[in-house]
Amino acid sequence: MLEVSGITRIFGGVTALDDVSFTIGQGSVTGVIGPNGAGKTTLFNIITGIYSRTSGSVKLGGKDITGLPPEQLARLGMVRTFQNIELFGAMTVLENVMVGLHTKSSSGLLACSLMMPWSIAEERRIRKAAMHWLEFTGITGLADDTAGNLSFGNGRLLEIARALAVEPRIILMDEPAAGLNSQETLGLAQLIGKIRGMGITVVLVEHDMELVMDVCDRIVVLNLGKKLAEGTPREIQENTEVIAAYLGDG
Ligand SMILES: Nc1ncnc2c1ncn2[C@@H]1O[C@H](COP(=O)(O)OP(=O)(O)OP(=O)(O)O)[C@@H](O)[C@H]1O
Repeated sequence: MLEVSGITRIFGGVTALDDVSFTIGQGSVTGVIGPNGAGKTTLFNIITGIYSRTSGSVKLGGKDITGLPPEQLARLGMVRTFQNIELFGAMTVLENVMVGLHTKSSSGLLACSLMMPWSIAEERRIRKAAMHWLEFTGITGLADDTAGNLSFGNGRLLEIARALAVEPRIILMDEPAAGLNSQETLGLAQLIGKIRGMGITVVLVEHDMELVMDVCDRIVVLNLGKKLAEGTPREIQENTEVIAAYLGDG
């Protein structure tokens, strides 16, 4: 469902990505791993329309999406989360999810905030949908808390809830376990399983190898901007080149 073909990105004199190609199957969980500076975040930024590529293409469900901006990608069913959590800190947890839903609603944010009669039912529907995603990610009890006061782990869950509210076909997560304690990481693994259970394709850049090996069906390994290997967790763990370049470090 996601086809990355020959992606190259040169920043000044630095080749961050060099002819990287792989395909991701519908409903699968894929990990993108590799040492610092391998090009993982650059790859995510190109797929999700934040950076342009020097050459190559990206297709989603057979449609060429190369270079489309994030809002358009969200409408096509692709969302992402960031390494540094990006939330509306002054809003409540519930409002953070509702904002994402308002962008899809027919009434729009202005009509809803003015409490126009036709928008009241819509507002109720959006509130209910947002509560569903808080429940799905296990943070219903925090609905009325200010997002800026959340712990790092709960902030991450909120970011995932907000992305899921768009009802994506594919979600890309950039280092979702970074900054989480081991209990929170276990919870994240379960949540990724639940997301996959809904038929949503998951792609994650991640350094936590236990999590990657646990949740991924397939792994793509990048090193110095090139694809070094691709395969099942077991194949990757046994690949001598991968061990030498990355896994061997500890
Ligand atoms: N905006 C930029 N301008 C110039 N060089 C960049 C830019 N973004 C990334 N690079 C370079 O591209 C290479 C790949 O970086 P990237 O952040 O994609 O690696 P990464 O695999 O995500 O690393 P990490 O695991 O540390 O997050 C690095 O050499 C980096 O310095």
